[in-house]
Amino acid sequence: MATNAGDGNQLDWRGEFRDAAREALFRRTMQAHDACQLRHALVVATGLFLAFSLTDFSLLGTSDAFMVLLAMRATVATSFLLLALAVWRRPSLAQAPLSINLVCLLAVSGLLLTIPLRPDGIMTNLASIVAASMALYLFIPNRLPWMLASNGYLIGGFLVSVVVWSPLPGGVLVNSLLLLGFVNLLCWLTVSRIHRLQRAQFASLLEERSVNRRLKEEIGERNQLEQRLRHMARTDELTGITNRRRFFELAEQERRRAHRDGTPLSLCMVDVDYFKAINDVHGHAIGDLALTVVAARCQSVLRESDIIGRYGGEEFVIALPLANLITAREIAERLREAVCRRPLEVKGVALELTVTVGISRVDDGETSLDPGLLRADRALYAGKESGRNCVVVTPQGPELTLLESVPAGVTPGAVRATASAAAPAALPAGGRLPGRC
Ligand SMILES: Nc1nc2c(ncn2[C@@H]2O[C@H](COP(=O)(O)OP(=O)(O)OP(=O)(O)O)[C@@H](O)[C@H]2O)c(=O)[nH]1
Repeated sequence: MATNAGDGNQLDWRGEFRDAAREALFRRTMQAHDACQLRHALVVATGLFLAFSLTDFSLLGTSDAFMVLLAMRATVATSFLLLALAVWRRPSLAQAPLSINLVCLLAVSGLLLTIPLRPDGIMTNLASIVAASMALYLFIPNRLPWMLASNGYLIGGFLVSVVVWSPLPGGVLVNSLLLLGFVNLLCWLTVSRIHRLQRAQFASLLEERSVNRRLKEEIGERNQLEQRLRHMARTDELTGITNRRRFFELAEQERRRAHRDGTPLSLCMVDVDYFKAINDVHGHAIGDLALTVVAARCQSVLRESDIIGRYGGEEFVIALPLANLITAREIAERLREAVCRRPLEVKGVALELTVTVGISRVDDGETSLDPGLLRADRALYAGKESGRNCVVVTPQGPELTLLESVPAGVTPGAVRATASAAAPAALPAGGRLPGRC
């Protein structure tokens, strides 16, 4: 007879898992519980066994029979206590059939010994056998076949003792056997039911754990995916820097902060020079590599608080919080130099990389980045017009005078100041001064 106590958790006639590994896991899980139950049962049984020596004495006095029974009770009680102690030290003994069943055998034999030695009536004997039978089923954590064996020995021993030492009328004997049979059947069914319920509970616990584990894994995977998606939504796939959308989010925050605190915020538009030629001559893959290198070199000269993003194509945009035009121009010049300082060596070709940078400052009264970007873009255009590989500033307000007073020689030949953002054509008539690396 096999029953199913849940998904794939087949039980055998003993109420144990058919799957040996699962049964072993169940027993390991139950070990502490079984050890505790066995210790308590042994201590209670010790007390009871010893307490009955009082009735032995009242029935037998200090006769030889009393002494034999006293020795038997002392032996059984000692074996109980020794086993309880051993289980306390080593809980795994609570599931070792040998130690438990040896002690049960001793206790049952002791109990059977009372039948010939005490002049009890059949009812007293029967009551003690029934109580012992129930205890063997319900209080000793044992496996079902061992429970059946112990009880078989108990009933058989009772039958032999009664027949040999205190013959009973046939009806009473049959009645006693029927009662014992009924008690055994009832206890067997009860134990079987308990075993099945415990295992069904254990199976659902395992199921719950595995569902929880799967759920945790799924949550972990989803979190990773979410992080990846968030990263992808913010990052330019090719260069690894912030993409245009994220740049605008971050730069807009900086614009609001600058407006609130009355601090400067400058913008740079950076464009790779003659990039189409790189693509055309060396192919798109090398063009992509060149963009990645330019982005990395630009980033290498910026502070952590600066924001660089890919504006599109071969154009980058930078927001420089707390930088006025003079500082922005210095940073841009460092950036320009960092890009062109050494050629990009690829497939035996040395690729000269240069950028042109247009700079503007966000005005206090401006409520978006667009006007500033437009001015930076115009400055960039002016730089392209004047020969590329240079930094062009769109001076505004009080910095106009200051910038004009700083000679171009500060950053030799590379830095320009346009007279007006709206009129890049109005560059100083001196013409372009090529940037140097
Ligand atoms: N390899 C590569 N090329 C790109 C990418 N995005 C845009 N481009 C190319 O970049 C080139 C830009 O060319 P132009 O706008 O003419 O600019 P330029 O050649 O750099 O000339 P100037 O800016 O005037 O110096 C075009 O050929 C685009 O196809 C990209 O992600 N990878």
